[in-house]
Amino acid sequence: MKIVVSGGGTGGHIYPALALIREINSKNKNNSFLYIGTEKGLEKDIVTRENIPFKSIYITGFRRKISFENVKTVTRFLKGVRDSKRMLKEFKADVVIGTGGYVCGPVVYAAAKLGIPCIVHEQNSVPGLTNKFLSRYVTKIAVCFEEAKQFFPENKTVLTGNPRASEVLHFHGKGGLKKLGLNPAIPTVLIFGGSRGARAINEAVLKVMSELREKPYQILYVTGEIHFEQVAKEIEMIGNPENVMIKPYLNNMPEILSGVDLAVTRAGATTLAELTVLGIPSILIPSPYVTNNHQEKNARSLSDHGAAELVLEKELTGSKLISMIDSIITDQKKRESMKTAAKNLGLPDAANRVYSVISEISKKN
Ligand SMILES: CC(=O)N[C@H]1[C@@H](OP(=O)(O)OP(=O)(O)OC[C@H]2O[C@@H](n3ccc(=O)[nH]c3=O)[C@H](O)[C@@H]2O)O[C@H](CO)[C@@H](O)[C@@H]1O
Repeated sequence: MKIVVSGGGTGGHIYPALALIREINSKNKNNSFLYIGTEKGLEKDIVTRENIPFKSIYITGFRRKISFENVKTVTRFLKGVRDSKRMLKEFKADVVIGTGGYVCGPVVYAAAKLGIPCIVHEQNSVPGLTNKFLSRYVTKIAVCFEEAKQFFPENKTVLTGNPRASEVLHFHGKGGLKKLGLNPAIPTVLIFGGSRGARAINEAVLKVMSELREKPYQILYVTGEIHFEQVAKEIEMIGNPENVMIKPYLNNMPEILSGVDLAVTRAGATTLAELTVLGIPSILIPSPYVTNNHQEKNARSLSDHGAAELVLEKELTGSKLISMIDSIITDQKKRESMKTAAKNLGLPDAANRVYSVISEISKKN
């Protein structure tokens, strides 16, 4: 089968796509893939590193307010559709899968117009503009939360979960932490702000950096590539506690996650799929800067079940964060109950479920 995958901008849309490609390859080696993304998103680096053929189109997102930029976006969209049609025909695509981000708009729309079976994968509990628009044209819509179904046509929508959840389950133990030079014998707290980092989380962590020195746990603190230099400068002044390891980004997140005792993070949907399937307790600080406040809704679907604790960004302070971390790490019973609650929400066979949808709609099997 010739499969085109498109998804981009941030890790939350790219990693599910890569996990799906790996799942398909593990089932049947006789497939070829083409990934269509943009030059500017994280996908170009991440996808080409995996040796997956990559092509790009130029596209920008719509602004919610009326603006002249939107006129330009329509022109870019139409050119993106023409370019995508050309790429899909050249590649002779049998099926097209969009995993989110605005790059999917022209690619999946072009597929639908060419009569190629196509799917969008919606990771969030509330869909973004692109997937809502595409839902009218696609063959199937794969969702990860029951709550997301209500936004899409019933007859096309299937609950699959996020393929990245299945992928992280392949890793076990604390080998990833050891490789980094961390101590596998003490609890590990992983702090990160989604795939791009989050200024608010960084500010809160920096405020209490020196207090962390005294703690009976270690911290793996991931700043996000674009924030790293600034954070490193500030740490130089404060001093880097021995039990805190600071990194700009982790390329081997699945290997790391399996050894983590608590995660402090944004509430991006792919991150949540990973945390639930692995049963990792979390403190979630949803980004308030996303469409329809979907991260808060994502986060509530965990915190309402006792799988996570939720702090709104406007209420986040360093001291609040540190006392929440302490209360989870030092209370074994609480940690266990959060673990179980998280695991109950995970969808471990997500990759296989998406694969079944693809097999069902593709003309060739
Ligand atoms: C600002 C924004 O629009 N964010 C959206 C974006 O977030 P974002 O890209 O941050 O997405 P997620 O938090 O869902 O996923 C991040 C992914 O990057 C990985 N990772 C992260 C840090 C790191 O150092 N290494 C690494 O590999 C995580 O393990 C995870 O697989 O897509 C998500 C999924 O549609 C949405 O829910 C988010 O609202």
